[in-house]
Amino acid sequence: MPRTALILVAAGKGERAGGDIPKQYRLLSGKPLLHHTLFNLQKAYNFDVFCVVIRPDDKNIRSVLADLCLDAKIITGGQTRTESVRNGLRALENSKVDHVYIHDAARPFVSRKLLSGLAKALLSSPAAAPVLPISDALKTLSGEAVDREGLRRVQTPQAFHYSEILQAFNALPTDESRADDIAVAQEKGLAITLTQGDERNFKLTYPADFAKAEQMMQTDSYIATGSGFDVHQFEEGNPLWLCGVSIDCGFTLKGHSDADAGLHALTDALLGALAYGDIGDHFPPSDPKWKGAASDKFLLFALEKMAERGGVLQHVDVTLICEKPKIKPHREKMRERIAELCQLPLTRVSVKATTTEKLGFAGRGEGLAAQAVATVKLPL
Ligand SMILES: Nc1ccn([C@@H]2O[C@H](COP(=O)(O)OP(=O)(O)OP(=O)(O)O)[C@@H](O)[C@H]2O)c(=O)n1
Ligand SMILES: C[C@](O)(CO)[C@H](O)COP(=O)(O)O
Repeated sequence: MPRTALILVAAGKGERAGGDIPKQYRLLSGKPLLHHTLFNLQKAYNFDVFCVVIRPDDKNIRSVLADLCLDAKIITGGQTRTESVRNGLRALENSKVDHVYIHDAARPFVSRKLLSGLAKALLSSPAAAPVLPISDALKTLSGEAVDREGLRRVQTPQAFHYSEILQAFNALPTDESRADDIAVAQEKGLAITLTQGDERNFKLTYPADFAKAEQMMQTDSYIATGSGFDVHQFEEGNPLWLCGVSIDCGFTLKGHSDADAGLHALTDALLGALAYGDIGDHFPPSDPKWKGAASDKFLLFALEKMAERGGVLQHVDVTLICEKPKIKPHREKMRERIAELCQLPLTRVSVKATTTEKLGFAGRGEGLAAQAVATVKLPL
């Protein structure tokens, strides 16, 4: 198997797209455009090395990579796309790479099919690029008809045998740029294989492209609602942990971990939305490893699984059912802690409390119950 690298160029200004920030960081479906592109690339192909080429003032790349649990080389780009690609290619010189795929951060809808077409082409060709036919009539600005039969629109990723494309970029005068990477390859005499492009793999260039991409993401995703429920008995001790907050009330909750019923219910709600079992499957009470464990670990595990599936948490709602302790004095702190753990704005985190009118185990003050609902947007 050839050792394969991906260079993602994300060092542009995004001027044609408008807005206050470079387009690669504009939010689509709650995540930066760059996140979606990297997520889809990870899903579509098993690259050995990732290299992301960024602007010198980029402060956000590390959090995007952390969110995706992706280890990538981070390289600074140049004034033109060509210069950015060259910097990426040179950064791979010691990575023992056979093949390299060069992709625009601005094309989030890259697919497995498109990438496997390129991989197949590289078996017999040093360079390959996906193309599409033109369906509109073509005219020059003076109105003369242009024959569209021999013309194609070229997309990225464009894929190459690494040493050959590196030589081609090294041979190009440093102050010159080209529209794409196959143009550089052609100048060096490399044969190009054209593969099947994909209409969905369009480049977000103008403001209206963001509305179109948002709509495509809506139809490519579904909303999952998960619910969770947990009960713990009171016992002697102090403090009591609830929704990630320590309450100094002179009694505590009995359990194998810290017995935080609020976070347990929330963890189960998230796992429910992912249809990924329950907290007991992943953290069995029989395992001494979890004795006294802080329950934020369990919640962070479920959040990580959600991120791996490309999920985006929309909202959580926790209800605590107890006569004691009084929840109201701690409620805002609980919301803040959950918001922090889930990286949600406070307006998307609800914590409520109720009694059971002295009925049942909660009414008798023997313990408390918690239930939670989590709403998650997931790719189809
Ligand atoms: N100096 C540059 C210019 C562009 N790009 C990247 O090349 C891709 C395709 O370029 P384009 O759509 O033209 O992006 P921008 O240059 O950012 O857009 P604009 O020309 O509107 O400013 C983008 O992912 C962009 O970030 C880059 O890495 N370095
Ligand atoms: C590389 C490219 O996406 C291939 O279609 C395109 O040439 C980039 O052009 P831009 O003017 O930098 O957007």
